[in-house]
Amino acid sequence: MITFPVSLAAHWQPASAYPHLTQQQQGWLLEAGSLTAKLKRHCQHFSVKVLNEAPFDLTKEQQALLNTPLSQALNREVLLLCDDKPMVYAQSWLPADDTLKKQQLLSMGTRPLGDVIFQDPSLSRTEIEVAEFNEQHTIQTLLAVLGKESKPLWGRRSVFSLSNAHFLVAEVFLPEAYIYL
Ligand SMILES: C=C(O[C@@H]1C=C(C(=O)O)C=C[C@H]1O)C(=O)O
Repeated sequence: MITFPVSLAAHWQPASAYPHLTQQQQGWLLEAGSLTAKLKRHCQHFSVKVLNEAPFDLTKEQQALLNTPLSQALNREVLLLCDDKPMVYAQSWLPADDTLKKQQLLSMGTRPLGDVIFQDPSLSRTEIEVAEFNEQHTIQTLLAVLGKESKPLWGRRSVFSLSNAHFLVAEVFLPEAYIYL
């Protein structure tokens, strides 16, 4: 049984807090470009499965994290699949901002956010934060739904900015992801 949105509450830290990351882990966790594009380079067929998309009210903490006065946002949860294998669970908080509406980011469906936002030269992102999700974390309920054994998972998040619109993207690497190879 899974409840959306899946909580990604974790001890998010800069990657410098993990001095022993392998090259492979750094390569995926700290990819500054589009994760979509990186995954596409590793597989024949890339796809997005939308798990849940729902409006929600941002808490004061979430507004501060997003550096936005807006209170309404869309919570978008997807799986990114390579050759039909789930590689990444992604959760994005998209405030109901005109810039994001104009960029169609609030109605992407199965188009990956990365295919749109990285086309915009004004795009910037905050320093990527990293977290570990142990076998007791709520995210493991997603593994059960996917028929996967629980295992410790790596995640990353950052806040993107397009002009003056800010949105958070968090990604958790699922057991078959290349980061664990
Ligand atoms: C931000 C990107 O977009 C990807 C696609 C997402 C989506 O469609 O919801 C969410 C997270 C990302 O992994 C990216 O490609 O880096």
